[in-house]
Amino acid sequence: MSKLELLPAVDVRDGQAVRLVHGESGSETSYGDPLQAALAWQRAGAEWLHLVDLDAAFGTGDNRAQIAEVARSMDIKVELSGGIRDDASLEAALATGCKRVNLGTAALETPEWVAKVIAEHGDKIAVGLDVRGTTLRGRGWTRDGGDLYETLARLDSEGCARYVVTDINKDGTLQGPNLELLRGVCAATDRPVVASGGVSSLDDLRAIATLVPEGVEGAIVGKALYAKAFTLEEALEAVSS
Ligand SMILES: O=C(O)c1ccccc1N[C@@H]1O[C@H](COP(=O)(O)O)[C@@H](O)[C@H]1O
Repeated sequence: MSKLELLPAVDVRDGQAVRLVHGESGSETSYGDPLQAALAWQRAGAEWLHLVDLDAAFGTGDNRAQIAEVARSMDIKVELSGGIRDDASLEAALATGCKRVNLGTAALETPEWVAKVIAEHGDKIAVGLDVRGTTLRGRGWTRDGGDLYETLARLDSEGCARYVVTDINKDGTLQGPNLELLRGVCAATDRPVVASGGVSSLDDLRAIATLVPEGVEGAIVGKALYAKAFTLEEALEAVSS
Protein backbone atom coordinates (compact mmCIF):
# COMPACT_ATOMS: atom_id res chain seq x y z
CA MET A 1 0.00 0.00 0.00
CA SER A 2 1.42 3.43 -0.82
CA LYS A 3 1.79 5.98 1.90
CA LEU A 4 -0.30 9.11 2.27
CA GLU A 5 1.39 12.19 0.80
CA LEU A 6 1.36 15.28 3.00
CA LEU A 7 1.06 18.76 1.54
CA PRO A 8 1.75 21.54 4.03
CA ALA A 9 -0.12 24.67 2.98
CA VAL A 10 1.03 28.21 2.48
CA ASP A 11 -1.95 30.46 1.75
CA VAL A 12 -1.00 34.00 0.82
CA ARG A 13 -3.15 37.06 1.52
CA ASP A 14 -1.86 40.61 1.20
CA GLY A 15 1.70 39.30 1.04
CA GLN A 16 1.47 37.27 4.24
CA ALA A 17 1.14 33.55 4.98
CA VAL A 18 -2.27 33.22 6.63
CA ARG A 19 -4.84 30.71 7.76
CA LEU A 20 -8.56 31.35 7.44
CA VAL A 21 -11.50 29.79 9.27
CA HIS A 22 -14.11 28.27 6.90
CA GLY A 23 -12.29 30.18 4.12
CA GLU A 24 -13.95 33.39 5.28
CA SER A 25 -12.34 36.63 4.23
CA GLY A 26 -11.47 38.62 7.36
CA SER A 27 -10.84 35.55 9.52
CA GLU A 28 -7.10 35.58 8.83
CA THR A 29 -4.42 34.73 11.33
CA SER A 30 -1.05 35.83 9.95
CA TYR A 31 2.06 33.67 10.05
CA GLY A 32 4.59 35.99 8.42
CA ASP A 33 6.62 35.71 5.27
CA PRO A 34 5.30 33.04 2.84
CA LEU A 35 8.76 32.18 1.51
CA GLN A 36 10.09 31.57 5.02
CA ALA A 37 7.06 29.40 5.83
CA ALA A 38 7.53 27.38 2.64
CA LEU A 39 11.26 26.96 3.24
CA ALA A 40 10.54 25.79 6.80
CA TRP A 41 8.20 23.05 5.49
CA GLN A 42 10.81 22.04 2.94
CA ARG A 43 13.55 21.86 5.61
CA ALA A 44 11.24 19.73 7.76
CA GLY A 45 11.06 17.12 5.00
CA ALA A 46 7.97 18.03 2.96
CA GLU A 47 7.82 16.51 -0.51
CA TRP A 48 5.00 18.81 -1.58
CA LEU A 49 3.92 22.39 -0.97
CA HIS A 50 0.27 23.46 -1.39
CA LEU A 51 0.54 27.15 -2.32
CA VAL A 52 -2.57 29.32 -2.58
CA ASP A 53 -3.07 32.88 -3.78
CA LEU A 54 -6.07 33.82 -1.63
CA ASP A 55 -6.38 37.34 -3.01
CA ALA A 56 -6.68 35.91 -6.52
CA ALA A 57 -9.28 33.41 -5.27
CA PHE A 58 -11.30 36.17 -3.55
CA GLY A 59 -10.86 38.66 -6.40
CA THR A 60 -9.13 41.17 -4.12
CA GLY A 61 -5.98 41.47 -6.21
CA ASP A 62 -3.23 38.91 -6.39
CA ASN A 63 0.14 37.89 -4.99
CA ARG A 64 1.28 36.44 -8.27
CA ALA A 65 4.89 37.71 -8.26
CA GLN A 66 5.45 36.60 -4.68
CA ILE A 67 3.80 33.22 -5.29
CA ALA A 68 6.04 32.71 -8.35
CA GLU A 69 9.11 33.55 -6.27
CA VAL A 70 8.09 31.01 -3.62
CA ALA A 71 7.35 28.31 -6.21
CA ARG A 72 10.66 28.93 -7.99
CA SER A 73 12.60 28.80 -4.70
CA MET A 74 11.36 25.32 -3.81
CA ASP A 75 13.27 22.11 -4.54
CA ILE A 76 10.13 20.12 -3.72
CA LYS A 77 6.94 19.65 -5.74
CA VAL A 78 4.49 22.56 -5.66
CA GLU A 79 0.78 22.69 -6.42
CA LEU A 80 -0.60 26.16 -7.08
CA SER A 81 -4.17 27.29 -6.42
CA GLY A 82 -6.16 30.48 -6.50
CA GLY A 83 -7.30 32.63 -9.38
CA ILE A 84 -6.24 30.29 -12.18
CA ARG A 85 -9.20 30.89 -14.43
CA ASP A 86 -7.98 31.68 -17.96
CA ASP A 87 -5.11 31.09 -20.37
CA ALA A 88 -3.00 33.95 -19.00
CA SER A 89 -3.25 32.94 -15.35
CA LEU A 90 -2.71 29.27 -16.23
CA GLU A 91 0.38 30.04 -18.31
CA ALA A 92 1.79 32.23 -15.53
CA ALA A 93 1.17 29.47 -12.98
CA LEU A 94 2.75 26.74 -15.10
CA ALA A 95 5.71 29.01 -15.89
CA THR A 96 6.68 28.95 -12.20
CA GLY A 97 7.74 25.33 -12.68
CA CYS A 98 5.03 24.04 -10.36
CA LYS A 99 4.16 20.38 -10.66
CA ARG A 100 0.44 21.02 -11.02
CA VAL A 101 -2.30 23.60 -10.62
CA ASN A 102 -5.69 23.36 -8.94
CA LEU A 103 -8.64 24.95 -10.70
CA GLY A 104 -11.66 25.90 -8.60
CA THR A 105 -14.05 28.55 -9.88
CA ALA A 106 -13.17 27.87 -13.51
CA ALA A 107 -14.40 24.29 -13.23
CA LEU A 108 -17.80 25.66 -12.17
CA GLU A 109 -18.09 28.71 -14.42
CA THR A 110 -16.12 27.95 -17.59
CA PRO A 111 -16.38 24.19 -18.05
CA GLU A 112 -15.46 24.31 -21.77
CA TRP A 113 -12.16 26.03 -20.98
CA VAL A 114 -11.44 23.54 -18.20
CA ALA A 115 -12.13 20.60 -20.55
CA LYS A 116 -9.72 22.17 -23.05
CA VAL A 117 -6.88 22.66 -20.58
CA ILE A 118 -7.36 19.16 -19.13
CA ALA A 119 -6.95 17.82 -22.68
CA GLU A 120 -3.87 19.98 -23.23
CA HIS A 121 -2.08 19.58 -19.90
CA GLY A 122 -3.21 16.23 -18.51
CA ASP A 123 -2.11 15.59 -14.94
CA LYS A 124 -0.70 19.07 -14.54
CA ILE A 125 -4.33 20.04 -13.94
CA ALA A 126 -6.27 19.08 -10.83
CA VAL A 127 -9.67 20.39 -9.84
CA GLY A 128 -10.38 21.69 -6.36
CA LEU A 129 -13.83 20.55 -5.27
CA ASP A 130 -14.62 22.94 -2.44
CA VAL A 131 -17.91 21.90 -0.86
CA ARG A 132 -20.47 22.78 1.76
CA GLY A 133 -22.49 19.61 2.18
CA THR A 134 -22.52 18.43 -1.42
CA THR A 135 -22.79 21.90 -2.96
CA LEU A 136 -19.69 23.27 -4.66
CA ARG A 137 -18.57 26.81 -3.93
CA GLY A 138 -16.53 29.16 -6.11
CA ARG A 139 -15.27 32.76 -6.16
CA GLY A 140 -13.54 32.58 -2.81
CA TRP A 141 -16.16 30.09 -1.63
CA THR A 142 -18.81 32.84 -1.70
CA ARG A 143 -21.02 31.47 -4.50
CA ASP A 144 -22.78 28.18 -5.08
CA GLY A 145 -21.52 26.32 -8.11
CA GLY A 146 -23.59 23.19 -8.52
CA ASP A 147 -23.72 19.66 -7.26
CA LEU A 148 -20.50 17.89 -6.26
CA TYR A 149 -21.32 14.53 -7.79
CA GLU A 150 -22.72 15.87 -11.08
CA THR A 151 -19.62 18.02 -11.54
CA LEU A 152 -17.33 15.15 -10.61
CA ALA A 153 -18.97 12.92 -13.24
CA ARG A 154 -18.52 15.60 -15.89
CA LEU A 155 -14.88 16.20 -15.00
CA ASP A 156 -14.18 12.46 -14.93
CA SER A 157 -15.63 12.14 -18.42
CA GLU A 158 -13.33 14.97 -19.55
CA GLY A 159 -10.27 13.16 -18.20
CA CYS A 160 -9.57 15.20 -15.06
CA ALA A 161 -6.58 13.52 -13.42
CA ARG A 162 -7.04 14.38 -9.76
CA TYR A 163 -9.30 16.14 -7.26
CA VAL A 164 -8.53 18.20 -4.18
CA VAL A 165 -11.57 17.87 -1.94
CA THR A 166 -12.11 20.53 0.71
CA ASP A 167 -14.90 20.49 3.26
CA ILE A 168 -15.39 24.23 3.80
CA ASN A 169 -17.24 23.64 7.07
CA LYS A 170 -14.10 21.96 8.42
CA ASP A 171 -11.41 24.14 6.87
CA GLY A 172 -9.29 26.02 9.40
CA THR A 173 -11.33 24.71 12.34
CA LEU A 174 -9.13 21.88 13.70
CA GLN A 175 -12.30 19.75 14.01
CA GLY A 176 -11.11 16.68 12.15
CA PRO A 177 -11.49 15.72 8.48
CA ASN A 178 -14.76 14.75 6.83
CA LEU A 179 -14.01 11.09 6.20
CA GLU A 180 -17.54 10.40 4.98
CA LEU A 181 -17.15 13.01 2.23
CA LEU A 182 -13.78 11.58 1.23
CA ARG A 183 -15.23 8.06 1.08
CA GLY A 184 -18.14 9.32 -1.01
CA VAL A 185 -15.87 11.05 -3.53
CA CYS A 186 -13.53 8.05 -3.74
CA ALA A 187 -16.52 5.79 -4.41
CA ALA A 188 -17.67 8.08 -7.22
CA THR A 189 -14.35 8.38 -9.08
CA ASP A 190 -11.32 6.26 -9.85
CA ARG A 191 -9.05 9.34 -9.85
CA PRO A 192 -6.78 10.13 -6.90
CA VAL A 193 -8.15 12.43 -4.22
CA VAL A 194 -6.26 14.90 -2.04
CA ALA A 195 -8.04 15.59 1.24
CA SER A 196 -8.26 19.10 2.64
CA GLY A 197 -9.86 20.63 5.70
CA GLY A 198 -10.05 19.96 9.40
CA VAL A 199 -6.86 18.06 10.17
CA SER A 200 -6.12 18.64 13.86
CA SER A 201 -4.01 15.73 15.06
CA LEU A 202 -1.74 12.88 14.06
CA ASP A 203 -4.72 10.57 14.58
CA ASP A 204 -6.65 12.56 11.95
CA LEU A 205 -3.81 11.95 9.51
CA ARG A 206 -3.75 8.25 10.40
CA ALA A 207 -7.52 8.14 9.80
CA ILE A 208 -7.12 9.75 6.36
CA ALA A 209 -4.28 7.28 5.63
CA THR A 210 -6.74 4.39 6.10
CA LEU A 211 -8.50 5.72 2.97
CA VAL A 212 -5.43 5.32 0.73
CA PRO A 213 -6.73 1.97 -0.59
CA GLU A 214 -10.01 3.73 -1.49
CA GLY A 215 -8.20 6.40 -3.52
CA VAL A 216 -7.04 9.12 -1.14
CA GLU A 217 -3.53 10.03 -2.24
CA GLY A 218 -2.67 12.96 -0.02
CA ALA A 219 -3.72 15.35 2.71
CA ILE A 220 -3.27 19.09 2.93
CA VAL A 221 -2.28 20.28 6.38
CA GLY A 222 -2.54 23.92 7.34
CA LYS A 223 -3.78 25.28 10.65
CA ALA A 224 -2.59 22.30 12.72
CA LEU A 225 1.01 22.87 11.64
CA TYR A 226 0.90 26.63 12.16
CA ALA A 227 -0.80 26.15 15.56
CA LYS A 228 1.93 23.61 16.43
CA ALA A 229 -0.55 20.82 17.19
CA PHE A 230 2.25 18.59 15.86
CA THR A 231 5.37 19.06 13.78
CA LEU A 232 5.67 18.20 10.13
CA GLU A 233 8.37 15.68 11.02
CA GLU A 234 5.90 13.94 13.37
CA ALA A 235 3.21 14.02 10.70
CA LEU A 236 5.49 12.50 8.06
CA GLU A 237 6.50 9.80 10.51
CA ALA A 238 2.83 9.09 11.39
CA VAL A 239 1.92 8.33 7.76
CA SER A 240 5.20 6.75 6.69
CA SER A 241 4.13 3.11 6.72
O1 LIG B 1 -7.61 27.57 0.73
C1 LIG B 1 -8.44 28.36 1.20
O2 LIG B 1 -8.50 28.59 2.44
C2 LIG B 1 -9.39 29.06 0.30
C3 LIG B 1 -10.35 29.88 0.85
C4 LIG B 1 -11.25 30.55 0.05
C5 LIG B 1 -11.16 30.37 -1.32
C6 LIG B 1 -10.21 29.58 -1.91
C7 LIG B 1 -9.31 28.89 -1.11
N1 LIG B 1 -8.34 28.07 -1.61
C8 LIG B 1 -8.22 27.42 -2.85
O3 LIG B 1 -8.23 28.31 -3.95
C9 LIG B 1 -8.63 27.57 -5.08
C10 LIG B 1 -9.79 28.21 -5.75
O4 LIG B 1 -9.39 29.34 -6.45
P1 LIG B 1 -10.19 29.71 -7.78
O5 LIG B 1 -11.63 29.55 -7.44
O6 LIG B 1 -9.73 28.72 -8.80
O7 LIG B 1 -9.79 31.11 -8.04
C11 LIG B 1 -9.08 26.21 -4.62
O8 LIG B 1 -8.04 25.25 -4.83
C12 LIG B 1 -9.32 26.44 -3.13
O9 LIG B 1 -9.23 25.23 -2.41
